[in-house]
Amino acid sequence: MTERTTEPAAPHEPVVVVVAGALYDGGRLLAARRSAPVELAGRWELPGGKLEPGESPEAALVRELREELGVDVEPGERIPGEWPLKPGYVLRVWTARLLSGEPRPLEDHDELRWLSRSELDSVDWLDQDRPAVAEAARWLPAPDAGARD
Ligand SMILES: Nc1nc2c([nH]c(=O)n2[C@H]2C[C@H](O)[C@@H](COP(=O)(O)OP(=O)(O)OP(=O)(O)O)O2)c(=O)[nH]1
Repeated sequence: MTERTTEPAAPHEPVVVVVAGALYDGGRLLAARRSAPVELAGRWELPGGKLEPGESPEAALVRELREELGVDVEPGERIPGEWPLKPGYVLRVWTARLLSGEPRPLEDHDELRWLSRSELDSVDWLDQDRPAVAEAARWLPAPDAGARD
C-alpha cells in the first residue's frame, strides 16, 4: 500500500510586510507621530512603510525614510521579532543610522521627536508598536551608562 504523503503547507508569508526604522542619534530613538489615516492619526510609530514586490527590506527602509523624513540612512541589523499590525500586515524593524539630513515630517507624520530611554513612555505609541519599541530600546545606552538626557 502506498501512502501518500503531502508536504506540509508552506508557511504563509504575511500579505504585507511593513518595514520600519529604529533610527538612533546618540542615546535617542526617533519617534514619528502619524497624521493619517484618521484611526492612527496622533499616535506614534517607528517611521517606515510597506515593502514593495521584489524589494529588499533594507532598500524599502532607505526609500521610505527618504520619502517620509527627507534623510539618507544606512540600515543596520534586524531587530529580532515580528509584530502583527492589522490583519494581513506585520511589522519588522531594522536599526538605522543617519547618513545625511535632519529628519522632517514630510509625509505621513506631523511631528518627530528624538526620545531618550527615559522619555520613551512620554508619547502615545500605537499599541501594536509597543513591543517593537521595547525591543528597539535595547539598542539605547543603559540608563547608568553615563549619558545625560
Ligand atoms: N510605517 C509604519 N506603519 C505602521 C506602524 N505601525 C502600524 O500599525 N503601521 C501601519 C500603518 C499603515 O496602515 C501601515 C503602513 O503603511 P504606511 O502608510 O506607513 O506605508 P506606505 O508609506 O508604504 O504606504 P502608502 O502611503 O504608500 O500607502 O502599517 C509602524 O510602526 N510604522
